[in-house]
Amino acid sequence: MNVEEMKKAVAKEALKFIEDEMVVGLGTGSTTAYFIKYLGKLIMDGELEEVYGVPTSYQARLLALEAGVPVVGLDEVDAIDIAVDGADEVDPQMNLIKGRGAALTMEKIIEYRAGMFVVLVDETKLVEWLGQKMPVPIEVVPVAWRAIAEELEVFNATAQLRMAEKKDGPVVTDNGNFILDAKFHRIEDPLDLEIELNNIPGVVENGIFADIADLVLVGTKDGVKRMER
Ligand SMILES: O=C[C@H](O)[C@H](O)[C@H](O)COP(=O)(O)O
Repeated sequence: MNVEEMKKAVAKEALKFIEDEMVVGLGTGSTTAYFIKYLGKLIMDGELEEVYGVPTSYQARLLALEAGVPVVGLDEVDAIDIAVDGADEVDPQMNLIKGRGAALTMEKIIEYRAGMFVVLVDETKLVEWLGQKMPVPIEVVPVAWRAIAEELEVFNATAQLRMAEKKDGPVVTDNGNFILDAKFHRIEDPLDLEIELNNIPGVVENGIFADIADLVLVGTKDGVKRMER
């Protein structure tokens, strides 16, 4: 199995948790894109009824509309039964780094509220400690980016303003903010760092998702494996 096949395998496995009349948080990224596509097919074929998706980004919204998943906003639902999303790193305690796609704020808002949060990754995302491979994306109010980047030096982190690829200048998030990618040496206490980063004025949200995942489906060469609490 190559990485793309692993992503498809975990996306299919996640469908087993979706039942009629569920409100489903729809994550962002290439792995969740498969899940949204497969979910739409089940809905269109009539195998799932009265299922609604709450998108975590414009990307998820567009994919859901294209696939035939009825979309509703967070402020239109009483509760989210389950959320399904990818991740950039997963440590052995199921703490995550997310936000490569700059959607971390809406992802955290929705996944924090979900009755169950299912994470979909291929085995390349597994790390011994958070920060091993990836920086922590931090969404910041635009005018504060430089002050926050300097303040992150206190945490021994080096932060870079994320630049856009098909637009001049910085990446602007779905919420109109900038992203700092902060490289930490080694994150010893993810929950503590998550809280501390959010205490910096001007930080909207950060990409550490500590203690929030209920189940991680890992695509491996030998099939889908599960990490759970
Ligand atoms: O902002 C983006 C998200 O946190 C994604 O869920 C994460 O980057 C994983 O994306 P992918 O499944 O494409 O690796």
